[in-house]
Amino acid sequence: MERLKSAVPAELRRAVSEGTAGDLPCTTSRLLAFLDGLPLFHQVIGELTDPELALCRKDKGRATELKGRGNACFSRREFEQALGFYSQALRYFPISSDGTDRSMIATLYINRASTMHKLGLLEECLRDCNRAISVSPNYSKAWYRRGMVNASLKMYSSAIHDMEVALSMEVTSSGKSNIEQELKLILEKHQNINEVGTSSSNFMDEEQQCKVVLDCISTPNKDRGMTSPNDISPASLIHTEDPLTAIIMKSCRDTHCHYCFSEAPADVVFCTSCTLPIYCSKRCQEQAVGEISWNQNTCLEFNNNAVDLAKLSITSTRCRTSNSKHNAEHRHECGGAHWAAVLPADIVLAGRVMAQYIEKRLMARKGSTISGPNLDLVHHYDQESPASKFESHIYAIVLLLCLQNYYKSDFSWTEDSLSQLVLLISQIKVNSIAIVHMKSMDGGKELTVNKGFSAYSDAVMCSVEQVRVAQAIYMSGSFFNHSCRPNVHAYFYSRTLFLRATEYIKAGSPIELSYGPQAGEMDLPERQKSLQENYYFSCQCSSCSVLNLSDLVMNSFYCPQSNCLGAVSESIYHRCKENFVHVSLGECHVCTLSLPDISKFDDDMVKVGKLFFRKSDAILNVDPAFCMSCRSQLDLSFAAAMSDRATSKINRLKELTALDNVPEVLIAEALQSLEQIKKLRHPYSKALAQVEDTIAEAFAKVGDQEQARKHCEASIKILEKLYHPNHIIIAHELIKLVSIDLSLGDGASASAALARAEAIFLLYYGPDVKRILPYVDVLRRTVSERSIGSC
Ligand SMILES: C[S@@+](CC[C@H](N)C(=O)[O-])C[C@H]1O[C@@H](n2cnc3c(N)ncnc32)[C@H](O)[C@@H]1O
Repeated sequence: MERLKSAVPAELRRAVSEGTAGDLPCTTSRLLAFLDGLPLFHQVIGELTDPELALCRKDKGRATELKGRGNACFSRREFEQALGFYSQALRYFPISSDGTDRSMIATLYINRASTMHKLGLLEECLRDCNRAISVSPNYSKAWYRRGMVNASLKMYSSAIHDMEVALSMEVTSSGKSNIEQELKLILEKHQNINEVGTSSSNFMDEEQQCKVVLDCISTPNKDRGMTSPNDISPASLIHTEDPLTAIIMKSCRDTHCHYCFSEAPADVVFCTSCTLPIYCSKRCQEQAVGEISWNQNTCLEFNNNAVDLAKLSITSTRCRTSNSKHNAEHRHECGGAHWAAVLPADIVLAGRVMAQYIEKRLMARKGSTISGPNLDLVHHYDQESPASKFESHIYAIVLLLCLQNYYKSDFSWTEDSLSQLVLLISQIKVNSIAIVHMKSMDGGKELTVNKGFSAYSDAVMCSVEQVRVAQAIYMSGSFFNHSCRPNVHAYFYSRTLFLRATEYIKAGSPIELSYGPQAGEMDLPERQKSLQENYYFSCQCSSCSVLNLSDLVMNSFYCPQSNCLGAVSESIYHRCKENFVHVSLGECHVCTLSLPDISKFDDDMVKVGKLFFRKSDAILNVDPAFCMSCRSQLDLSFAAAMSDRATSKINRLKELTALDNVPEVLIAEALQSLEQIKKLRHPYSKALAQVEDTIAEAFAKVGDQEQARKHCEASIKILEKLYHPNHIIIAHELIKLVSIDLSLGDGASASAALARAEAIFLLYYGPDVKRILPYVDVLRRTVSERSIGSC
């Protein structure tokens, strides 16, 4: 793509880069005319769309080699590695429409099933056996393996049935005698033990009904925004929505399902036509590629419940259906071409929106000339940088030709389509939402309630990791504006967006979420910069219009005068007569804040910024490096350098703690660094909270729970200054404290901290806390067991 960009002559590049949205018909057609005459451009399109050149094409030779490597690992009892090789072999194995390779596919499923059986992955093993039987119903080994796993699952009737079928199909005498022996053992067990059902891990979806009425209204300075004609109580679910379309993050491609974005299980299934996506189940696979059409001639004879599974494995190379009810996102990108793997996520999202639009029109027989989807979403094309405008042009042209390559004569476009596509890319930039999953949600309780260093104790330290798994467009979700102090919380289950009120919202008030920058998380200049760069607006939410403690202290330094709690900042604060405070950073004016209601601000705020609140000082400048309370001066660059040096040692400790390798000498060093940072950074600074938290985790890992508790509590105290008391970040930190208290056998403190954390989680997740943060339930059970135990 870079070569393509540099081939564009300077004059044309300038016209494209400096044009406005109104110029798009002209700039897109000029660029298209130039590229069309450029052999390099046709070469690029060819490389992106030709299945023979695709990086993600199927490859029988490679699949066979991977199978061999899997077999070698299996015979050496290296089951984890064998599992990986068999999965890769399934990924690369081409599936022919005439079903000639059925036995190889069935063998691969059974080899993987046997490996998973060895690893104790019973449900996964059972699913692969079903797949193998549906592909090759006369395959004795598949029935045998299913019989064995059913026996492990204590499903003895099914196990006996499977073994009997295996026996009837087995041709070798040694094979027969092996099956007979196993069958005998299963029959004995069946007589002795009552049969139990499978341990279904399926979560029954709670019926979630949003009863809140929402209105999209026009606002004075934010375009449209959301509100409600009724009061909304805290913790109410106000909105749920599935995305128009979504795309997995590159970093999650090999670990998460490309449809529901959950962490993929061991028996992952693959796209039938290319090697790119992976799915956690047949259901997700079908949602992503549409119902797979298959050649009736390849129909095999098998029992009813195998029919669905067979559809999965036997397919024509083109997985196209015209009557799919849902939007099959991956379908048009499939068939061996790999543009979807190479182009940036925003561009692939635009391609998916376009494809959806094209297919709807084709189905409605509205003619094949397509302009564009023209979504009712804002864009800021005119404010984008010249480089971004130029890039959007190039990508729009490339994308349109990739789509043309798939739809062929079904789809013709005009120059208007290109302008629409450039605007669509612009809309996606400011309206797409990152789908974030909690690691615990995908990986189960074990991943979240991490066992500490077993060499030291059975210490447990709970921590949650947020994983950004995908990027998506939610049509109604896009109408919610941003606030750095939001009153709703957004979270995701699978690909569904949930919005819940975290506080009481009065009828008619704006309902706003956070686009990322939040008060307490970033300071004022950082938030303003991020929102301006990514969303093209200057924020004037409550946190960005009134002077507040969090912004004053979060990145500040400590006043050199002992006993003074004033903050020393890198910004200039200029208070004018009208009680406004102008904030600048370097040469740049950041924003203007009003003084808070003097009767309401707390003691800390006065101590930090005493000068601002002195009535007599109507006009005043607090310069960088001067204390906001007593005007003492600090050598800011020296303090920053010292603080950075100390922080880098703490970061090293953090890395090693994550790797479960905590040398005690590093903790001692970290404690020295903490003392240095305490002398430099303001006592309520974010850096200090992070240092306390890192040291708490390290102590918990080495089993010194007393020290872990001390530092965890110190971290919470600072967070309470930076965020409001019901902020979710405090709940996550409290959960760490609960696990430390439990390790110390202090059930009463654990119970109090857990109650506080649960009250906060309830505001953010309501009853969904059970499925989003399953470890909270685990902790609750442990806390109540300990409380009963100590009675
Ligand atoms: C996802 S859209 C939100 C809905 C949008 N207001 C509309 O009319 O469709 C994001 C855009 O809304 C505007 N916006 C969102 N929050 C804002 C805020 N706090 N202040 C000013 N503009 C805001 C900005 O133009 C931003 O790029």
